Amino acid sequence: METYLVGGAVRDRLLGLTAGDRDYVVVGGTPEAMLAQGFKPVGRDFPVFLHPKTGEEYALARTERKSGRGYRGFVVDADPGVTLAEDLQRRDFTINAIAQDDDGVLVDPWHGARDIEQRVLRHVGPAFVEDPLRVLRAARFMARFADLGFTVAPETMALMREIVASGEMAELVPERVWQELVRALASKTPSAFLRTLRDCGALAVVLPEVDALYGVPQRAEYHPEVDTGIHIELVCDMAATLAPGDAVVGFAALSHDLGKALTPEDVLPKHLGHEHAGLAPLQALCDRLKVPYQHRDLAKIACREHLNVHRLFELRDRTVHELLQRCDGFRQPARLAQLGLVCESDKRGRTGLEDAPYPQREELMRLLDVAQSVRAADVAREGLEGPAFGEALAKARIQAIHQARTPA
Ligand SMILES: Nc1ccn([C@@H]2O[C@H](COP(=O)(O)OP(=O)(O)OP(=O)(O)O)[C@@H](O)[C@H]2O)c(=O)n1
Repeated sequence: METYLVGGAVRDRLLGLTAGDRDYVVVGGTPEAMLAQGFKPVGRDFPVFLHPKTGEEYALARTERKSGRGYRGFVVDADPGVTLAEDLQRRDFTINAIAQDDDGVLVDPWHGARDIEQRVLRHVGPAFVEDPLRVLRAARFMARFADLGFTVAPETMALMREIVASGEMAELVPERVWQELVRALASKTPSAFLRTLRDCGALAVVLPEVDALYGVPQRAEYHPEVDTGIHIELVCDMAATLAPGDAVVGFAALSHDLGKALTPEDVLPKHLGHEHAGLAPLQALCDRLKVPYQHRDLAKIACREHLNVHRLFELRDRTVHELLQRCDGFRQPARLAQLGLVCESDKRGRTGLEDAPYPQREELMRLLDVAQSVRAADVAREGLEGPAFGEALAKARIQAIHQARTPA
């Protein structure tokens, strides 16, 4: 019985990165032998076993059959007659189709190690097209490995375009699309995800609201060559820098300007009203991809309020208080902090402004702190109740905000 480490863990090792989940393939084993060693069987249909101590997955000598729309895109069959090479052949990319035995020796029939060295994302074989999710996976790997200089092999890009043209992308279940999007937004370079999807035409299918931003001009003083789509790429990358791994911030960064496609610069100067116009496409996107509440909520607030945060120093005291209330800052200060990160990413994610200071973020949290220090108990002592109490509390908080504000 031989055990091989396979898939992403081998790839990450060869890239010198910390490997995530480890998956193994056991060649020449039997279910009985696995059970005798204490492995726990999982799944009714597949011969997959969990290591008794580490909980890692061990798939018995197997083959992979057509993916259909299975959860992970492919399934395994017990088939002792199938070689490890055949297993690897069904995988998506050469860099993911490498196995490594206990002695560190690679089984690499598709030259994945060479592609890792040359930083090329290349599909393994024609089976690539069996799962349209692989288009999104390609884009996600490009986002994750962008700083290593990966490119998509031209022949792989051609297949990705074929998949998009076949219309199959539209049939992907929303949860799978969201899963890839969220992982891309939590990666170091989300812009590479968007660019790769745009290159093969998939962005218009999975994120048409974002695709619509490309070609929409920005205000000339931002940067004449940066349209709104590219601006969003820059904002997402900045968000990934300021809030690494936080896909809630990432999703709000991605979607805060959707309204700009509906309020073009040449029709309405400065995209007037885009913060409200963006709410409808945002809702459509969230409903379609079944975006979780947490991501949806911050995105909605960021869309509606980002201009107010940018203008924080010019707002009236009462408006600042209302802003804190509308963002539910009093109950959820952590979310207000995330809003500050999205707004800072928006401001700094414009070419040439990467180092621009953004004092609004700190001021926002400071004013929340000040307003929160006005204790309801102090106001209650005055014997007020109901709306009168609410008004008195708001007044006391606005007063506190007034005294604490940094002059514009
Ligand atoms: N649609 C898919 C999904 C997965 N795989 C294969 O299954 C392995 C494990 O998949 P997964 O855990 O989703 O991805 P990883 O490659 O491990 O990447 P990550 O480190 O991001 O989890 C991949 O390496 C790949 O060989 C595939 O060929 N096609």
